[in-house]
Amino acid sequence: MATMPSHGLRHLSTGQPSLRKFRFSTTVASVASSFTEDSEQAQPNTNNRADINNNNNNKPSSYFPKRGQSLELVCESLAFKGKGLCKVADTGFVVMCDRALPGERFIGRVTRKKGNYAEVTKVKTISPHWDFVDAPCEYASYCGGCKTQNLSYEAQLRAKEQQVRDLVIHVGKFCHTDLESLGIMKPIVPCDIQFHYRNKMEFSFGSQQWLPKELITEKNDGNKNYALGLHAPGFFDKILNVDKCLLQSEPANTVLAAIQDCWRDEQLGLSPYNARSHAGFLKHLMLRTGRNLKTGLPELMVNFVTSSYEPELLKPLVERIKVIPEVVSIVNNVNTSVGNTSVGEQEYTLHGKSNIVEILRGLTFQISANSFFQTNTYQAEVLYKLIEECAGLKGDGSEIVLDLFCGTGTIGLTLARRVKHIYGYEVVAQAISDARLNANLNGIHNATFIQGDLNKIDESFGNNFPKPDIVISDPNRPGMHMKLIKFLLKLKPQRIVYVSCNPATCARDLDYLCHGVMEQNIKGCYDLKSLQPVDMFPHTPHIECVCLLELSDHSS
Ligand SMILES: C[S@@+](CC[C@H](N)C(=O)[O-])C[C@H]1O[C@@H](n2cnc3c(N)ncnc32)[C@H](O)[C@@H]1O
Repeated sequence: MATMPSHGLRHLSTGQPSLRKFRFSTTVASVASSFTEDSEQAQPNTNNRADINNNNNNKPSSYFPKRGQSLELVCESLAFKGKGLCKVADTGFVVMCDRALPGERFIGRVTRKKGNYAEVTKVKTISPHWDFVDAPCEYASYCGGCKTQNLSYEAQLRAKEQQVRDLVIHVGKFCHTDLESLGIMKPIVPCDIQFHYRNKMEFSFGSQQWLPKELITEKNDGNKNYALGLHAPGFFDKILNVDKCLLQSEPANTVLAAIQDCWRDEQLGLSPYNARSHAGFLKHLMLRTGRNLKTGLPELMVNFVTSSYEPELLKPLVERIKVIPEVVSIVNNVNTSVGNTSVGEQEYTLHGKSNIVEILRGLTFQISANSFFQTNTYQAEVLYKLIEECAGLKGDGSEIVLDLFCGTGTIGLTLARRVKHIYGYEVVAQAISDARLNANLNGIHNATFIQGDLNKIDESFGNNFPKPDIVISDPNRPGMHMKLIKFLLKLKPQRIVYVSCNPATCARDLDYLCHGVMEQNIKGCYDLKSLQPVDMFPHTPHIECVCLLELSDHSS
């Protein structure tokens, strides 16, 4: 499976309150609203003013470019998934282009029509973007992971902050003046470490190597049926072969290079898994970096995901990498399904330990091959500190905290020593076991972790825990289900700390909690006190936000 988490509004799934369709005044908002509609819109217009081949006049309101049409465009800003947002000259019509960066003038070809905007691919740059820097990674211009490596880091931060601001104004319906004058909107927190920050990378083995057209003759090493690397953007079966990734730790790159150096040797009889025919042995290589508790130095877990259990076949690879000093754990997840997931039905330890550990906010967390852990440990410290500040705990051990979407319990556990009790809810059973294990590991006895689907809560939800003083909610990309929004509006905890990895669904949920849900005659009862974007993943489009909501004075 591809390694980089892909964020975006595409993940607004059914059952979630969808982004409502407003007539937004800005382009960001108009595109945000249309991510819920996948239908193609309006008949393509053949007479397009911006068409570089056909410059006839056209009414802006009925304008829609044709598929295959070429347009001369200037990228205005970065929007969802780091796509460049452009407007077609004279019409205001919005097009989105992957890898177009602010200020760049280019020729784009229309590939897809989506709702009220179109997607284009870049054919040729006419003049480059502002804030250009050389990308240190050789794959940066075509790997799906780092899309903005050649935009200066300051410009990346500006673009992310602006995206959050636009969404909270146009989707969340908060007033721009209030956000600024009341100091609600905080400047984005940069990540001090901009490379080698990921503690987990998942590479895929594949039988089809992918290269961008322009590099096929230059780079092809004749081994195009054997690839180990990242999924080519948009392909489930084609792999961009990579020898190193600048987002993972140095020892992880040493392991990747050692495996790349030997796994193709025909004598070893190793075959990459073919995602189409479902034949082949090696599926994924997952590298996780933790820490040695005594020395503080990095320790590595190497996880081979294979389609069957054949330890003899893996032995030469194990022998090769177990001598790398940082490698303390080599495991094999056996996944016999035709799907592309890396979680095995069976896990075997081939060398050393079956897990590694990491320290976060002074606590020790045990990480196994498939357990969830924040992927940027350094910035998770920063994020969790902000969460703790927002929670505003009295520290006298009197408060109850409800930790929704708790994963392996990390947020709740880092707060546990200052509160009366933590109640954590999470859908993944394994994560709940890990959370309980982590509580024991750290001698924490005032935390209860419960497995449950927060999209399926009923009237009885809330009977199993006392009324919380503070709720932490850290949902995944689709945000909170309407059932959970209604529950919180009825429960009325004094304070909600909303942690989000998708600013669009975050803006929507803030709107519901603060302004209510008009269509359902539900009143909001919270004030947004602060909205803090945090950059957890430099060079990628992902944005984290920590929001503080307090019960309004007029809420009763
Ligand atoms: C962004 S992660 C947050 C994890 C944790 N708070 C942390 O900081 O490590 C979101 C978590 O929500 C869980 N989740 C997703 N959908 C859920 C649902 N419907 N009900 C309960 N938990 C869910 C995921 O399994 C994941 O662990």
